[in-house]
Amino acid sequence: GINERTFLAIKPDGCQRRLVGEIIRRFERKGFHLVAMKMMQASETLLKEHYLALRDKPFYGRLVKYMSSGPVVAMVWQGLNVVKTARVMLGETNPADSLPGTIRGDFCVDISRNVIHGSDSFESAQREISLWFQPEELVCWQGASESWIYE
Ligand SMILES: Nc1ncnc2c1ncn2[C@@H]1O[C@H](COP(=O)(O)OP(=O)(O)OP(=O)(O)O)[C@@H](O)[C@H]1O
Repeated sequence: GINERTFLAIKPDGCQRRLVGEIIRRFERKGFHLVAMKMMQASETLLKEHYLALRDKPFYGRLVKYMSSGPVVAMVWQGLNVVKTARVMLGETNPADSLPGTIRGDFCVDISRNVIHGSDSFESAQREISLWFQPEELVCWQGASESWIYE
């Protein structure tokens, strides 16, 4: 939709490698609106809930441990078709399948150190935003003045 929102999180490897500015820059230049952001140490409780759908995977325990091993930058971005477009900008889950020009295609090689998370559907985005943020942490971006993006 026109003003849909997605949840992105720069993972501990992305933060450690100083990729935060580069990643924000890509989404800003694309034309999306940053409506919430915080650097935080995510708890295992939060991460287990976040990755609930993967709880039967053999890498689940390692994934949760890794994601809680250092700070992450949690963000909400808003704009036209942002859920799908952000996934395209991220690349594939496995960096080896990610084209150059995507974040994972440009900045990583290892599936368990793939720099960034992005919601995979509108429903996941809504679930993840409410899991990671309080409603009052999101600013209200007024989509009515869409024209300034392209000036
Ligand atoms: N085979 C694997 N081995 C190790 N880690 C994996 C593997 N598959 C997935 N992961 C990790 O689990 C995360 C979530 O996996 P999922 O299948 O939901 O992929 P995704 O939706 O592309 O990733 P994300 O949710 O981080 O955007 C991946 O980003 C990756 O870090």
